[in-house]
Amino acid sequence: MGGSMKENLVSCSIFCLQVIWVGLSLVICGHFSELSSPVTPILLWDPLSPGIYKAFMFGRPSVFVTTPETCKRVLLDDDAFKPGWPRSAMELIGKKSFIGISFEEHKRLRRLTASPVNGHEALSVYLQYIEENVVSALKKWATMGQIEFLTEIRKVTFRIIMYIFLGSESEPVMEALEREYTALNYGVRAMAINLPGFAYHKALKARKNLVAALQSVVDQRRKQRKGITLSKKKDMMDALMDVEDENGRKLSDEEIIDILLMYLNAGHESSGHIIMWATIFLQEHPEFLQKAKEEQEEIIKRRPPTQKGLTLKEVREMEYLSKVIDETLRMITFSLVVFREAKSNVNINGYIIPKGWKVLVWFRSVHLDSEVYPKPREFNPSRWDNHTAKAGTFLPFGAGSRMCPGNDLAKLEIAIFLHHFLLKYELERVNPGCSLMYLPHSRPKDNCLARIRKIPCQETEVNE
Ligand code: HEM
Repeated sequence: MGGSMKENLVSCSIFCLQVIWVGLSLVICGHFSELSSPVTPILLWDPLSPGIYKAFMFGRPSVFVTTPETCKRVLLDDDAFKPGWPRSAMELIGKKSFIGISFEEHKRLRRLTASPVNGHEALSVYLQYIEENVVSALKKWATMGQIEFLTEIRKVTFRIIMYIFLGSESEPVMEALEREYTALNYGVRAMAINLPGFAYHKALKARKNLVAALQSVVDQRRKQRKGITLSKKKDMMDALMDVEDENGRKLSDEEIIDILLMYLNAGHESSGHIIMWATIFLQEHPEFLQKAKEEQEEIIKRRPPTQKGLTLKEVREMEYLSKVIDETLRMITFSLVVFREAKSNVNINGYIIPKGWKVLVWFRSVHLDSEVYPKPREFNPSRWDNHTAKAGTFLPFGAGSRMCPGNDLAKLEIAIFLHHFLLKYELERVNPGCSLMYLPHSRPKDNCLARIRKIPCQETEVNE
């Protein structure tokens, strides 16, 4: 009974999404990049076997997988599946980004680019920079009156990812670039209507501007490197310029730019949204906020008086905060779906997914499954007290060879922000009941218009 209700809910939400998508696709089929494929009968939705649904999307028959087992199966099987993003999204993210290159090329470039943002040593390098930026942003916001919290926090996460990948840029340049990314992201999940006024059209323009900006950074760096032996520490740009394949071929500007464009995007939107949601959830639940705050105060009390700022060890000791972060990641499921394509006919749960079909891995239904997470729509960090997530049931960062390489960095940024927020500040939303937007990502319509206030009379003084 519970199972069939759940199936109905999933079918229903897929159906609604499809009605919107298919309806619009038909109206603008000339502009929807993949509707040029042979006309296939449009099937609105069709449950095939538990957790597998068939639909017609992006001009192709598509399959949704919605259970931990089926999602895990698709994500872990690189022999059977490859990335399958709609062509319109690929135009925006980049044909030479990770979603457009060959399996081998992906493996090589992923190894090169993921190591600088993973592991103890790499994260220790960035901790201080992240903390300084968080502390100064909170101080500034507290003097600013009403702010769009999401817009502001995105600027901070963007500055951090720019620093990691490119060294720093001036504030106005960074703000301009971040605005272009906002437009780009609206387009990635919008209908591909390339007409003035439509999100996709604006996103194509934003991509052009971003490519031009990154091209000038590449040009400048190539000039700087000419004839100079680098004594300064190599950043990601240097690493991408130096890397060679087994035949000694270096990356072209186009390849470097698409990889940077993808990383700078993936590396700030997501953490910005999750920081906003974790702050909102805590502020809405005083009991959880109090518990999280006490843990942070304990950390400060234990700290030697000479120590300034957080250490990685302290961040790793934030047990309760880590549950708050996991619960936010679960509730929000920032990447609600990722796209794959069947490389050959694949049998899943007795159903054959034919070669060439799109497969949509629907994380959201996994995270809101009441059999795995009782009362799934309630924010409750304590649910993680005795819960060990079984394989496939917790996928905020995906799984397999394409699992998010920035997961540790993202969690570090979120923890550092919440640490300083909890110790000294509070959030007062202007429209607490504001309705939500779901595309491109879940957020309050007003971008969380709020005041950040400094709490008076703090017992615990933090050395900054
Ligand atoms: C809360 C924050 C984040 C969330 C929820 C998140 C989520 C995800 C998910 C679900 C994927 C898997 C996509 C797939 O399977 O096709 C992914 C991939 C990726 N993420 Fe993140 N991410 C976050 C933060 C970051 C950060 C900080 C970075 C930058 C360092 C980053 C860079 C990437 C890249 C480059 C990929 C593509 C990986 C590949 O195809 O091999 N992400 N992310």
